[in-house]
Amino acid sequence: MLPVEEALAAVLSAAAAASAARPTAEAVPLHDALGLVLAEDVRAPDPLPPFRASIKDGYAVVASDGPGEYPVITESRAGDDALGVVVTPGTVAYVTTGGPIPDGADAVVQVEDTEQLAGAPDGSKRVRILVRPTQGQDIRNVGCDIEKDSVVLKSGEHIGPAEIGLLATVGVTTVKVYRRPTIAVFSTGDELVQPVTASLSRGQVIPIISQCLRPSPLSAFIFTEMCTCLQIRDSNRAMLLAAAIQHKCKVVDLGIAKDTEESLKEHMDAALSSDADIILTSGGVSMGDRDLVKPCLANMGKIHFEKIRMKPGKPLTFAEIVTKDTSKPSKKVLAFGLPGNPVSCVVCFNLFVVPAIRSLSGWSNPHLPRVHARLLHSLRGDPHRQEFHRAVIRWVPDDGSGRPGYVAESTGQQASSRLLSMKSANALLEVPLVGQMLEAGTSMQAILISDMTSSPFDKLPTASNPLPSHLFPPAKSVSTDLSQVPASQNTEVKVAILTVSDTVSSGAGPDRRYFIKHLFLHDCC
Ligand SMILES: Nc1nc2c(c(=O)[nH]1)N[C@H]1C(S)=C(S)[C@@H](COP(=O)(O)OP(=O)(O)OC[C@H]3O[C@@H](n4cnc5c(N)ncnc54)[C@H](O)[C@@H]3O)O[C@H]1N2
Ligand code: MOO
Repeated sequence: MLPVEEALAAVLSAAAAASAARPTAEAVPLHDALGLVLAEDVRAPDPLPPFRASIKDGYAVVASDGPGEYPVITESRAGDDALGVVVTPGTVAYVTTGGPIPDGADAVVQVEDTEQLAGAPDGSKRVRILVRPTQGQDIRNVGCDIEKDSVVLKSGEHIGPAEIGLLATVGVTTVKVYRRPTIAVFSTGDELVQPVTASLSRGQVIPIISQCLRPSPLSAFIFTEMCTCLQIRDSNRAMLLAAAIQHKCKVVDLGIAKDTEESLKEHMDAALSSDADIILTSGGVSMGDRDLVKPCLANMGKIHFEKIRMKPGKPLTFAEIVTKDTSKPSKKVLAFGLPGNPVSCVVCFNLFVVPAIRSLSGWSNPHLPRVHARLLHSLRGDPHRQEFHRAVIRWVPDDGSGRPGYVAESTGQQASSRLLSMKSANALLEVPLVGQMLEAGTSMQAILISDMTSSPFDKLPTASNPLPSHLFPPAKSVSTDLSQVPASQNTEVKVAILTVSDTVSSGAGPDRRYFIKHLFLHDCC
């Protein structure tokens, strides 16, 4: 059995070789770029702000004039409002935040430091300046936020909402990004049926004899009944497709293969002709006589490993297939024979497939992030295989050490068939190979597998739901107002985004709706 680190190193080295042999970049519209990796440097074609702009609502003045009463010779709100007007000594101009500073002015005095005077009969306005401004006060000079021709984003950088905003600011609407891998997925198993199957076939009832787990002299054997043709709804495929989409991959759904050489080969060929970069199968990689995925992969390519010293996920198989279709350039396809047990399947996806996806998608560091977390309860460490214990971790004001930190709570019974143990899990605890109990409060590494905002346990302690007292003395102060916490995290929120700006509507300033929109998309509105 291969240690986990060696298996991951083999996957990453094959992924690097596969990346080198495929086209790396593609162009996508700005609104599709969120979560991808930039494949070219992006420069600003013009400075920001493109004109001297006011930081405050107030009056553009000649600083050396000082306090006193002045005529307001123009009003500069947006665009070309005050174009051609020069503020000469002894005059001022009304300006709004972001509005251009008329030529001649070298400071802005905010309205709070002025007094509006009664207007003259001819409609002209006057204002009293109450303070002595310093030169340059409350003015953003041309290019002070972004210099013309400067590189605002570098190739290799991840595109989040702020980067989307920057791209919009510099006028990039088609973005060159690292190509997202295509992932073909199929399940294997004669017992599998589509999730839409309403009632599972129970077949014929037959008597069988099975040996007791703990035989006593009186009950060495028990008689029981079992149904033939038992069916299972295929959960792995839906789960893997969803996970691949979450990691920004294109997906190809190839259904369910039977446990026969022919069916497996047929599905594998379909995956290769779908132009997949990665093939994911689940099931059929263990030791049973119908576990035919490994021989199928061995016939089609090169197996790198087929057993890992980990729990769950021991029989994970990883192979590389070089395509042979003479009508297309040949390419290296990564093939993962994931174990059929649903938890083993998704744990292996996180630990091995996600880094491979990241490597193919241009991430310079494809590894999953880790933090340290303290156990909220005791846990037994496996003596033989590195265990990845599903857990919910959260940040608390005192993790038991007297300082803020992460604490970890198990998702319960950890059978690799029990997908409920994966529900809500945001971390995999790397339980040390000790073969004995690890006490509550023990600190260990936790691999983060999702964000930490959606946990049902992620609520503040209350009188009826206190944090365990042995770990947590009463928190000194908790500033969040519970009445402000939304009742349900699942409520769909519709958000309307409207830019209100004369500068933007006149075309003189960048519209940052994209940036705001992507902030909300992040939170699934
Ligand atoms: N003699 C040995 N037997 C087993 C070993 C071993 O080392 N020696 N390893 C065990 C471990 S660990 C695992 S994990 C499983 C993996 O088995 P397979 O990958 O061959 O998976 P299957 O046998 O096809 O299925 C296992 C289990 O999962 C259910 N399953 C399969 N596919 C799906 C699906 N798409 N959706 C939902 N459920 C699925 C299947 O019905 C089985 O119950 O092997 C152990 N055995
Ligand atoms: O690896 Mo298996 O996943 O231990 O059940």
